[in-house]
Amino acid sequence: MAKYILVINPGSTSTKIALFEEESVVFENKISHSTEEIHVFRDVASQFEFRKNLIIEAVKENGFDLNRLDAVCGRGGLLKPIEGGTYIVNDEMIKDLTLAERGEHASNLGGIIARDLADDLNIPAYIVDPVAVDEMHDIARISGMPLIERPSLFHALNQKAIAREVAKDKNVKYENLNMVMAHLGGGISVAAHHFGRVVDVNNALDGEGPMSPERSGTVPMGPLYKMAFSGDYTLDEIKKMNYGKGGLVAYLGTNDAREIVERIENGDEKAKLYYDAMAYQIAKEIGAYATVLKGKLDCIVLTGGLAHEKYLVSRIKERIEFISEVLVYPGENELLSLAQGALRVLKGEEEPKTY
Ligand SMILES: Nc1ncnc2c1ncn2[C@@H]1O[C@H](COP(=O)(O)OP(=O)(O)OP(=O)(O)O)[C@@H](O)[C@H]1O
Ligand SMILES: CCCC(=O)O
Repeated sequence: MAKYILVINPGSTSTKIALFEEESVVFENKISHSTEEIHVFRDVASQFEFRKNLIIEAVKENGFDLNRLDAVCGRGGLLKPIEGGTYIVNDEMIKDLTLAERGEHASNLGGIIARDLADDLNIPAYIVDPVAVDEMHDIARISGMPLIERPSLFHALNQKAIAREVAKDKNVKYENLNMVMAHLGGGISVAAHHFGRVVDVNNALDGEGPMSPERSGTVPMGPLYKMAFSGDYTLDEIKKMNYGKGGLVAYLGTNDAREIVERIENGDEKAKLYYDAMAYQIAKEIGAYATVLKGKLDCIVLTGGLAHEKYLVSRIKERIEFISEVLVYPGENELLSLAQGALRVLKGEEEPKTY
């Protein structure tokens, strides 16, 4: 019997949902939330009822009876550090997602809403490869400041899904591959995948790694802490310079790569300098992560929305092709990745993990 799975991916400005019959989309909806709608809530967890009701409405509008579902699967959030895989949403997980002690992130709602809908239907709720997936080796955790440990926070859902796809295309097991993968989206994570585990990755959420369309990435620390204590900026203003209004947005006023490339084609030297700088930083980070694998790589993989953009890909490639074969898997399909994670468990191909 075909399995039906409702998947939920809450983002900062939208909630994406899809209904899958096995791996085929029955319907897909992007429910947008205006800033005014979101700003009335004091934190992410208190948006639960609001987003859940919109999801139920959307499912009904598509004429689907929720009672036909086999599982609900949400994008997992800022949980305690856990290894990759599909997890049953249990009480402990709900507690951590609600208290958000590791931080506020829209994806915290994925597990909370999935569990609530699934409980009413008496079916399982799962999350798959949350941003908190942590498979780092110990040496990578050392930052240089004893009070600060490097965490593992990255685009685990897409990185793991693409890693499995690369393995399938190469006809080998993910557990037998060594690769560096760069997820190039609004945020950027560059990771070393070593025999099925992400043993090191830049902290994509918190100012580490290359700049991205919306994030600053690593900046020199001296000027940063002088700025922080100058009294000229609030904490929130500085956070935004790092996350949301950093990177290309800060330099060029847009996070849209297509618009920037058009400007470059029209001779805009400033656009070229900052866009080339982003490519340079990405390539440099990939080079650094190749050393994590001692240069013994099966391939380098570029993925995420920016991997569609040919000028950027060629600027990155020219600096890294000497290291290994470069494969490009443009875009991301987080909704399908969630459905596949739930399906692997429903079909008994993988044991669900317990948080
Ligand atoms: N088809 C495309 N061609 C060129 N550029 C693209 C394409 N699709 C997306 N981009 C660019 O990729 C960047 C990231 O967009 P995307 O929508 O993938 O990010 P996101 O999903 O919001 O972020 P994240 O992947 O960090 O969650 C933007 O600069 C966007 O303009
Ligand atoms: C760190 C991965 C998720 C995000 O960029 O928000």
